[in-house]
Amino acid sequence: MEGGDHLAHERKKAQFDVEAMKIVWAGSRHAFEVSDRISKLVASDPAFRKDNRPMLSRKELFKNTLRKAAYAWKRIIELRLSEEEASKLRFYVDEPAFTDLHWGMFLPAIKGQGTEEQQQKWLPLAYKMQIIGCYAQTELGHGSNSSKWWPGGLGKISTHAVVYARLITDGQDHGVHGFIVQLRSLDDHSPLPGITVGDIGMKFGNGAYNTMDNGVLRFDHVRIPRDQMLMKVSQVSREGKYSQSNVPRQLVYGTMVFVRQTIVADASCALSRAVCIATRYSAVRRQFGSQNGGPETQVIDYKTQQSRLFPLLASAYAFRFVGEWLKWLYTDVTQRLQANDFSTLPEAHACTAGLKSLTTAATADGIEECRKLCGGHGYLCSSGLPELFAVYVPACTYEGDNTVLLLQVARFLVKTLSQLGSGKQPVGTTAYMGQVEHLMQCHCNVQKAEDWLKPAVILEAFEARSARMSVACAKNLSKFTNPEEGFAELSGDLVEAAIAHCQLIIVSKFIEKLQQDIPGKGVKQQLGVLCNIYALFLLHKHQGDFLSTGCITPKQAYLANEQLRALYSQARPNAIALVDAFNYTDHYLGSILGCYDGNVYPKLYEAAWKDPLNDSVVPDGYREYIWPMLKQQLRTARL
Ligand SMILES: CCCCCCC/C=C/C(=O)SCCNC(=O)CCNC(=O)[C@H](O)C(C)(C)COP(=O)(O)OP(=O)(O)OC[C@H]1O[C@@H](n2cnc3c(N)ncnc32)[C@H](O)[C@@H]1OP(=O)(O)O
Ligand SMILES: Cc1cc2nc3c(=O)[nH]c(=O)nc-3n(C[C@H](O)[C@H](O)[C@H](O)COP(=O)(O)OP(=O)(O)OC[C@H]3O[C@@H](n4cnc5c(N)ncnc54)[C@H](O)[C@@H]3O)c2cc1C
Repeated sequence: MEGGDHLAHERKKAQFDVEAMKIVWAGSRHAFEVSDRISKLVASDPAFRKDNRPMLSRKELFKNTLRKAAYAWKRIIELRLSEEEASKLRFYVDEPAFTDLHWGMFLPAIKGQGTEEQQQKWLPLAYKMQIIGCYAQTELGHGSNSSKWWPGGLGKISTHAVVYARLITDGQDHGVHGFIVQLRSLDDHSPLPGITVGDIGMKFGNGAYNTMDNGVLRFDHVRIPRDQMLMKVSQVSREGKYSQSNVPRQLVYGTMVFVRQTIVADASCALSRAVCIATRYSAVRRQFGSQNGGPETQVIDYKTQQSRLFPLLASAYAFRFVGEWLKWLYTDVTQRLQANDFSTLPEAHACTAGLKSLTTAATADGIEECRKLCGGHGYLCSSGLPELFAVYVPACTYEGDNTVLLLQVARFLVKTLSQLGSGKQPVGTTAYMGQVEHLMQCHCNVQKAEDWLKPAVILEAFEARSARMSVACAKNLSKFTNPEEGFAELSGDLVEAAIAHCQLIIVSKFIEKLQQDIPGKGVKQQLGVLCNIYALFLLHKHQGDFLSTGCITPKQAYLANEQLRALYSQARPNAIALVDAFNYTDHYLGSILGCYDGNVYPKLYEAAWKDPLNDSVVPDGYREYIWPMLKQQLRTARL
C-alpha cells in the first residue's frame, strides 16, 4: 500500500482527546500555537533542510550551519519574531550552532552577573548580534590557568567570551570570577594580539555535534579592562581594592543553574522525539506470530517491546512536567534573589544539578534503547536515531559531569539531614526529611496489585527509600574523623542516595501535575496511567533499594510488577496518540521510521537510492582496486 495514513487504524484506538493533550504537552494554548506555527514555518522552508548532514565533510557541514544561522536571524528580523518565537525557531532548525551559546549562556551570564551598567553596555550589542559571545569555563587541564578547552562557538565564530579565571589582586587570589573578553577583531575577525584561538577537532558521530565549533583559547599578556570583570557579586576598584557585595559567592555559578534547568526541558524533547520514532515504527513493523495465514504481529504488541518502550514514553512525559516545575522554581529563585532572599539558592542548585544528571542519563540511554527497538533499520542514519544519540549524549557531560553533579546533590542532602538536629525544618523538595522518624519505620500498605495505584502509597515508598538511603550515608559518614575522607570513601553510596532523591522529585511532580485541573476527554486518565508506569517502572528497576531498605516486601515488589503489566496493556491502544500529542513535524523528527503517515518501506527504499554511493552503478575505486584483484584470482584459478 502506497500513500495514505498507515497508522490511521492506530489513531482510531485513542481513548482521549489528542488535541487537548497537545496543549498539556506544550504547557499552554499559547505555547502550543507558537510552537505549532514556528515548527511548520521551519519545516516548509527548504533552506532548513537537514537530511544531508551525515554526508557532508566537516568544512561543508560547518559552513552550512553558518548559512542556516544567518538565514534564521534574517527571518527572525523580517518576521519581527518575539524572543519566544525566535528561540522556538532556533529549536526547530535543530542544528547545534554558536548561537546556542550566545543566547543560552553568554547573554544569561551577563544578565545574571553583570551590574546594571554592564548590562546596559553589553546586552543591546548582544541582542542585536553586533557581538557574538560564548561561555569559557572549562580548561584543558585543571585549575584556572591552562588553556580554555571545549567552549562552543569559541573555535571559529565568537567575537567575545565570558571567561572564568582566577582574580589576583595585590598577590591575593580571590578565586574564580567571570570576565567579558573580546577575542576577535570586529573588522576582519582575526584574533586580537596575545590571543590564540581555534577549533578542538572532530567529535563523536558524523554530522551531529560537529556543526559546533568547540574551541581552544590561550592568552599571552592580554589586558582585560577593569570594567569588563562581571561585578554584581564582587568588585575591584580603580585602586585595585577587592570587595564583595552582600550576596553569596555561589551566584558566580548562577548561569549554570539557569542552563541546567533548560537542559532538563530539552531532555523531554530529545526523549519524546526518539520515543515518537520508535512507537510509530513499532506499530508499522510486523514480525512473526501470524496465525492461519493472517497478518504477522505488530511488534508493539509484544510484551517485551512494551516493557522497553512504554517506560520511555512515560519518562518523556515525566521529564516534561518536572522541567515545567523546574522552570517555575528557577523563576521563583530569581525573584527572591532580586529581593535579597538567598535562602532557596542551595535547593535550586541541588534540584537543577540532580535533575539535569538524571534526565540526561535516562534520555541518552533511552535514545539508544529506541534505536534497538527499531531493529536493524534503527541503525540507518535515515532513522534519525544515530544522529540524535550522537548530538544528545554529551549532555551527560556538559554543564557538569553527571556523577559530579550527583555528588553536589548528596552534599546538600547530608547537610539537610545534619541541620535537622538543630531544629531547622527542611522545606521544598526536602520537606519529607522533616518526617524522617516516621519514614525510617513506616510499612508499605500494599496488599493487592491495585493498591499500587494510590498516589499516597507510591509517594511514601519513594520518600522512605530516599530518606533511608540518605540516613544510612549520614550514619556511615559520622564514623569518619575526617568528613572529606568519609565523603570520598562513601561516594558510590552517596550518588545512589542522590538518585533516589531525584527520582522522588520527578515522581512527586508528576503526581502534583495530576492534581491540577486538566481539561479534555480522557486526558487526565491517560496521564495517570503514564505516571503510574513511570513510578512502578522505577520501583521495579530499583527494587534492590526498596527491598534492602525494608520499604517494601518481596510480595509487594511482585505486586508492583503485576500492576505494571496491567498498565502497559492500558497504554497500548493510546500509544500512537500519545506520541502524536508531541505535535512534531516530519522535518523536526528527521526520521523515515517515525514519519506521521507510517509509510516507512517505500521511503526507506527511495532514500537508499539517494545515497551518493548509488550515484553510479560501478563505484569509484572498482577499476583501481577490485578489478585487479579479481583478475589475479582468475589467473590463480587457471593455474
Ligand atoms: C542552551 C545552552 C545549550 C547547552 C550547550 C552546552 C554548553 C555547555 C556548557 C558547559 O559545559 S559550561 C561549563 C560547565 N561546567 C560545569 O558545570 C562544572 C561542574 N562543576 C561544578 O559545577 C562545580 O561545583 C564548580 C562550579 C566548578 C565549583 O567547584 P568548587 O570545587 O570550587 O566548589 P564546590 O565545592 O563544588 O561548591 C562550593 C559551594 O558552592 C555551591 N555551588 C556549586 N555550584 C553552584 C551553583 N551552580 N549554584 C549555587 N551554588 C553552587 C556548592 O553547593 C557548595 O555549597 P556549600 O556546600 O559550600 O554550601
Ligand atoms: C559537547 C560539549 C560541549 C561543551 N561546551 C562547553 C562550553 O560551552 N563551555 C565550557 O566552559 N565548557 C564546555 N564543555 C565542557 C564541559 O563542561 C566539561 O567537559 C564537563 O564539565 C566535565 O568536565 P571534564 O571534561 O573536565 O571532565 P572530568 O572532570 O575530567 O571528568 C572525567 C571523569 O572523572 C570523574 N570525576 C571528576 N571529578 C570527580 C570528582 N570530584 N569525584 C568523582 N568523580 C569525578 C567524572 O565523573 C568523569 O567520569 C563542553 C563539553 C562537551 C562535551
